[in-house]
Amino acid sequence: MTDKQSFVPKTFAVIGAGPVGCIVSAFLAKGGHEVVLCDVVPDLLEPATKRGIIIEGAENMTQTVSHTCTSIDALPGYNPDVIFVTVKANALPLIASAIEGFHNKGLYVVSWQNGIDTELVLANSLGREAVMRAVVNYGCGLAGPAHVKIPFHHPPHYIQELNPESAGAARGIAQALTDCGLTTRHTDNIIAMVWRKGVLNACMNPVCAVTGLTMSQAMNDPIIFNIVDALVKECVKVARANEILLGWEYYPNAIEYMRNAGNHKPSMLMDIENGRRTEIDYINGKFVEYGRRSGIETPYNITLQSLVKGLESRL
Ligand SMILES: NC(=O)C1=CN([C@@H]2O[C@H](COP(=O)(O)OP(=O)(O)OC[C@H]3O[C@@H](n4cnc5c(N)ncnc54)[C@H](OP(=O)(O)O)[C@@H]3O)[C@@H](O)[C@H]2O)C=CC1
Ligand SMILES: CC(C)(CO)C(=O)C(=O)O
Repeated sequence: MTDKQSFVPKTFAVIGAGPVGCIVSAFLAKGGHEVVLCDVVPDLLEPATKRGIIIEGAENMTQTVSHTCTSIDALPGYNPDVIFVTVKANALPLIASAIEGFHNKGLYVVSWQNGIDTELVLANSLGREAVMRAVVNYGCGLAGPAHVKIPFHHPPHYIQELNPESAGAARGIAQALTDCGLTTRHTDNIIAMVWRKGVLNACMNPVCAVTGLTMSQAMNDPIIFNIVDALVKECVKVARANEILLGWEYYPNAIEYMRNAGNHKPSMLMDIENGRRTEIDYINGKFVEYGRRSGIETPYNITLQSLVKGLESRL
């Protein structure tokens, strides 16, 4: 491996031109990096190299990227130093095996996603040395192709390598993102951070997906709030039983975060509205799985997972 303490990535690939991928792409390109944005839906990509990606809300910019492509198989042609994976977690096994087709030593792959254990799916195919896990702290949605609304942005974002050998590379990626305005910190505690975000997703995403409510509507409805509250408590129990340290102040902070998210539609609600499968198995499904392993009952998570699966069965 090269000297990873001085890893300075220059060329980035971003897989997924949804709102999350568009934001990373636009920031990296604004910072002067070569960026290739990849999505299976050509219409989503069209404006990215011409008009530019528009971001509006907590951040505001219009920024073109260097290239786009509609297949992961085309990515080696751009020789990326780092690939950001910004697709829904349920697409990961396919993505991992597509990257495996051309992956070589020194190419890093970042799971810039929600969900518990997403990094392990990538590492199963690519090896732990290549994979980084991130926690993303913004909320966003597409207003149109390459047109993103970002109602809230709470930097920093966090990143950590899976193999300590790659710590320098993870620091280099964090620095590149920070220099572009997407402030990202290297951490030694990513699993706890993933779970902290995972609890918020387990509460908001399925509840809003099932009810059609935005985050603030759900939090302000006393009946729905009771379900959210029970979910937070159940998820915290599962985390504790699995020795994941969420922190002393976790419960009030989580409630405050959800209350302050405004009229954001969580990504799972957008999936249901757009007739797409969701990442429920990597969110509530993981609390059910880890609950079973540690003898904690998870009736709220099981119910929400089943209801979302019921909605998916109509697709
Ligand atoms: N939206 C939000 O506010 C936030 C989302 N996140 C997380 O970030 C991740 C991405 O979210 P988001 O941007 O909303 O996701 P989207 O589903 O909106 O965007 C992902 C895009 O990737 C495409 N895609 C799927 N498979 C492939 C493939 N094999 N090759 C190329 N493109 C592919 C999808 O196409 P298709 O739809 O046809 O499958 C879709 O256009 C998720 O894990 C989400 O939970 C994190 C923080 C906030
Ligand atoms: C709801 C939110 C913004 C954070 O909980 C999110 O991560 C999502 O929409 O998937």
